[in-house]
Amino acid sequence: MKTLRGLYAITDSQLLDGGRLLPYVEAALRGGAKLLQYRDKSEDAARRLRQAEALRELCLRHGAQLIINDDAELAARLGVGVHLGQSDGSLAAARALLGRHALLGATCHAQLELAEQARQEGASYIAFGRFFNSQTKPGAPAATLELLEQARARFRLPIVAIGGVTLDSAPELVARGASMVAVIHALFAADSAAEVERRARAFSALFD
Ligand SMILES: Cc1ncc(COP(=O)(O)OP(=O)(O)O)c(N)n1
Ligand SMILES: Cc1nc(C(=O)O)sc1CCOP(=O)(O)O
Ligand SMILES: [Mg+2]
Repeated sequence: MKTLRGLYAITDSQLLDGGRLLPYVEAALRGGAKLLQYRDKSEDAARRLRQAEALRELCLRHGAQLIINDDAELAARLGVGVHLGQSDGSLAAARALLGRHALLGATCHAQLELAEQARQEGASYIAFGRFFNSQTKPGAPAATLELLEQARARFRLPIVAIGGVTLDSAPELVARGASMVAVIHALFAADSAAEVERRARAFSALFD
């Protein structure tokens, strides 16, 4: 299995509308993103399947891994990973459905106990956040840099830091133990694919 370390890009259906999804994601992958999460809260199952298939192809071409947000069944259908939050269903059931090699991510907010439970249920990585003000998800519970250090000391699993991460704030997260930074706005709220690629390269360089 590939090491989980580096930039974790997450899509957003509002930021990436109007035909920008594929070119912007490809730019992030060219810039070195290692994981890509397809996060689309719409009920349009046909569109979700079509877009996720296209993203799987892009990830394959660029040596990245695709994760589906919330939907273990879609992940199983595509043979990719899944990220589950606290109200998105059982991690253990997703592990049973997807098999032992699939990537399985878990939202742990700011609670080490949730991370311990996720570890026991077979998570591949544990995600903490939000660390900073997030334009994408302003209401998410807040996590601290101290919590990140405690998690690093306690768990051997890769740790993902999420929530308002920018090129300015990411170095501190990496210094305190984040294996990956998960980013939406500071990566994809850009005027061009070239700018997304530049930002992705800068995030990726933090892990060299
Ligand atoms: C890497 C990563 N970490 C946390 C989340 C948040 O998941 P969740 O709490 O289920 O919230 P939604 O993303 O579903 O709104 C995530 N998606 N990815
Ligand atoms: C999807 C999500 N989950 C979070 C959590 O804290 O669990 S914060 C968040 C949004 C991340 O987007 P941005 O990089 O634009 O802040
Ligand atoms: Mg969720």
